[in-house]
Amino acid sequence: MSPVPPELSSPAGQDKPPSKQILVLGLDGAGKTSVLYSIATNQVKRNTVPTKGFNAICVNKEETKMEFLEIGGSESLREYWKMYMPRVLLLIYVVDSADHERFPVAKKLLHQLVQNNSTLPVMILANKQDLEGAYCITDIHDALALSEIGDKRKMFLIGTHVAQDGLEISSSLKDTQELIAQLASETL
Ligand SMILES: Nc1nc2c(ncn2[C@@H]2O[C@H](COP(=O)(O)OP(=O)(O)OP(=O)(O)O)[C@@H](O)[C@H]2O)c(=O)[nH]1
Ligand SMILES: [Mg+2]
Repeated sequence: MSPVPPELSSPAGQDKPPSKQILVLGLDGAGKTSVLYSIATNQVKRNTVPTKGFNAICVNKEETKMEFLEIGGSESLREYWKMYMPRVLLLIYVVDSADHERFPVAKKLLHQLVQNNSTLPVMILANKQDLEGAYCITDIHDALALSEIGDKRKMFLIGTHVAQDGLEISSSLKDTQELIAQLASETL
């Protein structure tokens, strides 16, 4: 794996600024790849393989071109997250709603990511709402201390789940898809 995808290593002489992206971050196993697949294809396929580097997907919806970039959430890849923050248009932060133990680390990393950008829109997906032990939205709001993240930015907290393979895309992910397209068209 090359740790740096091509967009960050523009060849000499090409000064075109890299395009802004929708970053999809969150701890390993939160469901980033699975969510992204549903949003991009309107089909459901729960992912089975951890992302070992980057996962870039381009989605065209009506007039809006959206470039999603997932960076894997394993510890060794988290150091790359901040490299992509300067040109991010929207941060989508995915958490596993049933992973109670790792909420403190998920919170810490989220706060670090947004601390220097008080107006960046943030969308938090409280994923795996289908699991029995899933925290509800209010608990997740508290566990991630979202009230401390700032009141100047647009912030969304949405409960989602990726349906099982072969089923229809969940309504929560449909709504998420619409909202992302709307935000991207407003912000671009
Ligand atoms: N029950 C349930 N399982 C899910 C859901 N979303 C994803 N999964 C499962 O959770 C595991 C991790 O999903 P991924 O999409 O690979 O997670 P990721 O955030 O991309 O993980 P990394 O790439 O390692 O950072 C897989 O076994 C998925 O099938 C969900 O909403 N509910
Ligand atoms: Mg992944």
